[in-house]
Amino acid sequence: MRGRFITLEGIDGAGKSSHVQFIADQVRERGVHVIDTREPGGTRVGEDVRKIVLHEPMGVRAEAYLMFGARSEHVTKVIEPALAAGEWVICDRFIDSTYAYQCGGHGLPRATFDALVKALEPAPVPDATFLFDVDPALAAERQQGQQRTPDRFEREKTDFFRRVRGAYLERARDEPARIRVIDASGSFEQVRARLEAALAPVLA
Ligand SMILES: Nc1ncnc2c1ncn2[C@@H]1O[C@H](COP(=O)(O)OP(=O)(O)O)[C@@H](O)[C@H]1O
Ligand SMILES: Cc1cn([C@H]2C[C@H](O)[C@@H](COP(=O)(O)OP(=O)(O)O)O2)c(=O)[nH]c1=O
Repeated sequence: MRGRFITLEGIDGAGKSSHVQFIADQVRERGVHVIDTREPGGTRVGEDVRKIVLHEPMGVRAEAYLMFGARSEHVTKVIEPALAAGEWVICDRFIDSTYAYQCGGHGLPRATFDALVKALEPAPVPDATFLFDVDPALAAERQQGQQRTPDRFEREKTDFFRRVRGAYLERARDEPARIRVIDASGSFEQVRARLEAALAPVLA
């Protein structure tokens, strides 16, 4: 029986990474093997690409090609083999991030994005995507606490994240069966409770 593919999405600081392990544990509790991974990254090549694309200045096309290059390795070497073996995959960011950040944020033409998605085929489509939706100002506040130097994207201004958020919500309107919007404002506990409620039917 093929495994299920769950992705987490949202602007930087939405709080999504804080829930990856929780989701993986919920799946494990049902006796299912699960791996958690992330993009850009997930493989040696992907993690090397991550260092470049998060820190080197470049044009939006190069950004998009690098994200899809890393993704190609990730899908063929990690995600698809795990799903085929019946394991579930929890992935922190996937193709929706490219639409939101490169198209919504940096103006990549939609036709270029669609061509990259096509070139990646056959790629697994997530069975469920949890979009952690939050106001960019609140997300920026949450990032304040973080010690490490912000990457190229985290240094963007609020209007960039407004565009990214808008693109995510557009995706969610286009694919309501796949993308569950989680209101990520409020306390950690409140967000966790909303996630649990949205997760229940996916784990059933
Ligand atoms: N609901 C919340 N309220 C306040 N701070 C939060 C909340 N959720 C996460 N955080 C904190 O915000 C920061 C960003 O969280 P993280 O999960 O890394 O976000 P993302 O992966 O979406 O960028 C972390 O310091 C985390 O502890
Ligand atoms: C997967 C992906 C990520 N990104 C961006 C979103 C994030 O700002 C960054 C990945 O960082 P992120 O996943 O937020 O990791 P961390 O929480 O450790 O910073 O890359 C894209 O622009 N396009 C993509 O296709």
